[in-house]
Order: sequence, then C-alpha cells, then structure tokens
Amino acid sequence: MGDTRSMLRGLTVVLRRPHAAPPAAVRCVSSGTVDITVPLNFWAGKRRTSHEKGHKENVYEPATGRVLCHLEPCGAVDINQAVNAAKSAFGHWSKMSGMERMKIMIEAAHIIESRREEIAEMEVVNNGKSITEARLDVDSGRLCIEYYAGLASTLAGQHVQLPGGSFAYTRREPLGVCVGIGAWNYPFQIASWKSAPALACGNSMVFKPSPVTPVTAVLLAEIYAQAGAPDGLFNVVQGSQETGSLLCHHPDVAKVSFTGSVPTGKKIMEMASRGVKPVTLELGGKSPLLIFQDSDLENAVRGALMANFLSQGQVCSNGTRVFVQRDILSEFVEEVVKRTQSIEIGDPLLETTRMGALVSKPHLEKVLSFVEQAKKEGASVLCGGEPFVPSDPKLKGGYYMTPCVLGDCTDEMTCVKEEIFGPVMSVLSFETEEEVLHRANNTTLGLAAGVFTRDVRRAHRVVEHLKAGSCFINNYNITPVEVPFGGFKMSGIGRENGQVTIEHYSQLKTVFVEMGDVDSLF
Ligand SMILES: NC(=O)c1ccc[n+]([C@@H]2O[C@H](COP(=O)([O-])OP(=O)(O)OC[C@H]3O[C@@H](n4cnc5c(N)ncnc54)[C@H](O)[C@@H]3O)[C@@H](O)[C@H]2O)c1
Repeated sequence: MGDTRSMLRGLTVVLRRPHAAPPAAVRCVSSGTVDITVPLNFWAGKRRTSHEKGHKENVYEPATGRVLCHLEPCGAVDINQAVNAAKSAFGHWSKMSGMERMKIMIEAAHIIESRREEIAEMEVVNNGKSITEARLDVDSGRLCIEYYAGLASTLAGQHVQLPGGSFAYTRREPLGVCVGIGAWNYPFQIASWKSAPALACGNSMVFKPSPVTPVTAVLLAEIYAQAGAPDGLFNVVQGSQETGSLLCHHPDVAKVSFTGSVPTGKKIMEMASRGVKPVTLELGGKSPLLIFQDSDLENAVRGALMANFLSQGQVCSNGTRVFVQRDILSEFVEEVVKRTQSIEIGDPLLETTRMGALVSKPHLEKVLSFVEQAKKEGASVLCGGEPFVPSDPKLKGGYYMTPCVLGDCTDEMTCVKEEIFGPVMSVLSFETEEEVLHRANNTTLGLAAGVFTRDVRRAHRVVEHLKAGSCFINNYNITPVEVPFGGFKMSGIGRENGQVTIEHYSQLKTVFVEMGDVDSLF
C-alpha cells in the first residue's frame, strides 16, 4: 500500500483520540479459561439478545474442546430489526461525502490497531489458529478498512458530451442494505473484507458470521460504532442456515456477499435470484501448485508449506495439489516432509506454536477420514495424518492432528479431487509443461494456482493458461488488500479487495441533460 498507507496513517494521527476499554466479555485470556457471556448479536448500535427464546447452540473452544459460549440464533423478528436498523443508517450514511465516510473508517482502523491483541486472542480462542496468524488476520482486516477508506472519496462518475450541447453524466451510487455471510476460517478478516468496500460505497450491512465462530464479528460492530458510524451501519446477527436464508430472502436487502462452500453458494445464488439481487460468491477451491525442476528449491519448499498449512490447512485458496517435475521429486519430497514434521503443534495462544487446533471435532474427523480414504486408494502417507494429543492436560480435548504429506498420488484419487480443508498436501509428479497444465486445469474449481520456476517466460506462459482467479509466481497465499481476490469456474463470482470491488458494491446511474428542445416524432 506504500505511499497511500503512509498518507492515511498521517491523517489518522490527527484523528487519534483515546479509546475506552471494551466491555468485559472475558475473564482472562489463556486456553481453557475464557467464558463469553455477553450477547453476540449487535444491531442499532448495541449488543442484543435474540427474541427467539429456548433454542441455544454450543460454541466450542477448538484448543480445549470445552464450551466457550452459547449461541442464540436470530429469527424473523431479529432479522427485521437488524435490517430496519441498517435501512435507517443507510439513509444517513449514503448522503455523507466520501471524505466524511473515510474519516470514520480510518478511525475504526485505528481502534482495531489499538485492540489488535485482544481481537487476535479472541480469534484464537474461537477458531483455534495460532496467535501469530490471528494477528496477521486482524492486520489484514484493518488494512482493508484503511484501503477502502482511501477509495471512498474517489468514487466518481463520467461526463459525456452529446450533440447540440446536451450531455450525460453518470453517478456511482450505493446499493442499500447489503448482507454479508461468512465462513469460520477467517472470521474477523471476512467481516472486514466485506464491510470495508460496502461501507466505503455508502451502503450499510447486516453480517452473519458462521455459527461455529460467532465471537469476533461483533467486536468489529462495536468498533465501527465507537468510531462514529451511525447506529445500524454495521450489524451482526448470529445463526445458521435459517438465519442466513431469512437474510437472503428479505425484501429490503439489496445484495448478498457470501464466503463459504460451493453447495451453500449455489443455494445463496438461487435465493438471491428470486429478488434479482446481485451476489458476490467466494467459494471453495482445490488449487494446483506447479513446481518445475528449475525452481529455487528452498523457495519452492517454503511456498508449498505456505500453500498447505496456514490456518491448519483450512484456507480456501490452498494449493493442495502439488505437482512436482519428476527430476526433483525425491529431493523436494524429502525436504517438505522434514519441515512438515518439525511444525510445532499445540496451544494456539503460545508464541512458539505454528499449528493450532482444527475448528471442530466433526471437521477434524472429516479431515482424518480423507487421509484414510487416500490410503485405501493407494496414496502413501509420508508423514502425519494422525490425531495429535498435546502433553498439556488442558488441551487433551482439543481438535489437533499432525500435518500430512501424501505421496504416490494420482489425479483420480479423492484426496486430489475434493477439497479437504485441512492440513493435507497431495504430491503428484509430472513430466512436461503441457501435461501439467492440462491436469492442473482438470477441475470444476478455479480459485487459485501457483507456479515455481526461474524461467520468466515459462512463468507467464503458464499463468496465462491456468484457469484460476488468483495466480502466484514464485510465492503462494499472498493476499494484499490492494489486489482483487476471487475465483473462476465454481469457485465463485465477483471479487473482494482491490479497486474492482467498488463496482460490486455500487451501481451506475446515467443522467441525460437536454440543452435544446425536445425533438418529438409525434
Ligand atoms: N473463496 C473464499 O474467499 C473463501 C474463504 C473462506 C472459506 N471459503 C470456503 O468456505 C468453506 C468452509 O466454510 P464453511 O464450512 O463455513 O462453509 P458453509 O458453506 O458451510 O457456511 C458458510 C456460511 O453460510 C451459512 N449458511 C449455510 N447454509 C446456508 C443457507 N442455506 N442460507 C444462508 N446461509 C447459509 C453458514 O451458517 C455460514 O455462515 C470451504 O469450502 C472454503 O473453501 C472460501
């Protein structure tokens, strides 16, 4: 973000003021000791309990397996209240200038910076990822808000000169109340990536986090409110598919932005289509990583680890099909296995931990069953793929596994065809560029892809042919907020981040201005 970010940071110094401590939602922050008792819904400027009494869902702490809090799913009354609050905030927010919106968003970014550790800790407690990664997620959310704050005042139309002095101009206008629905792997970051462009364009938002990770989106809601956003600008409603579908069907909702699996994405599109509402869909992947024999091996190995093991492998863009050119296969595999085995697994709140717990028990079981299936289909487990029990007694009920590298994989195996969404890398060998391109593209998904080579011509030739929304040359899983992110094929529709996302959260109005007389045909 370079100069722009320094410029924004300079401005925030002027805006900085001391911030009150957040409400006491937790007793203390170490694994196994956090209890969350405050309501996790937030609309019209306040935390709220659901009107739906009686039904509560357990939310677990992945590091220990204990219950962290109870979720009250929102029903129709709650959704109506949240959408009404968002509608009323929209009336005010959409009339503000981009500069005015920018100031509030920058203030929110500042508060995030000052509460970075607290937000990151809550993310760890609720999601199970390491504190090191959680801090980077919070930073990414903040940077996204800063980036779109910077763009808020640049939204503009076009002037078109027409015959006889007449002219037309276009106005870029917000859509209205936008709905965001998030997945559980990057809870705070997803809420930030969706709200930042939406708010910058003058929309308001009702956001539904995953019921598995309800804790941190509401912190973002508090932060926007504390930064000076009008009540109802960014609201959080908790719940599962019933709550999500109430949001998608609501007649006052103008757009749905969804991050999650392909099957749910299809349902969202179907529901939105009934109201002819635009959708952004950020869906699953089964991305290829191509490692040619002329690669810098050290960087290729590092890239493969980054492509597979961030967030316990629960990353949509992961390059889980690692195609290695045959001549360097054994050398590459030896090094990857050695480093995978040395990944520190354990308490995600410890600084030394590099891999925490998977998000839930059923998910851990699903990932382990993929490893079993791979064995049955003829893959060899080169390392990992087993449940892991840390020595610390308080972590014994946590959802840990050893990161896994599968060798002798073939294109027909389930582990190579399906998204596992866990720390499981499948290694495949190839001979020629043409062959590997065909195999890499032979999937219905197309979120990301990567290539490691020292040959600059090959690198660009290969990415030109890869059918994926985000391609990496000599790196992997880098997501600067300044560049668009999104999928080809069944991996999604639309983009998040970058300038283009402004188009997904706004609409063009054309205004024709007659400077002469009406030339009527009648
Ligand atoms: N492309 C991306 O940017 C991206 C990022 C993160 C995760 N993902 C994908 O997300 C998936 C994992 O996340 P998940 O298990 O939370 O996905 P999911 O599809 O099960 O759930 C995602 C969200 O949709 C909600 N939902 C479920 N059914 C719904 C319905 N019928 N109507 C409305 N809302 C509904 C859930 O409550 C949750 O909030 C993986 O496939 C992963 O690749 C994609």
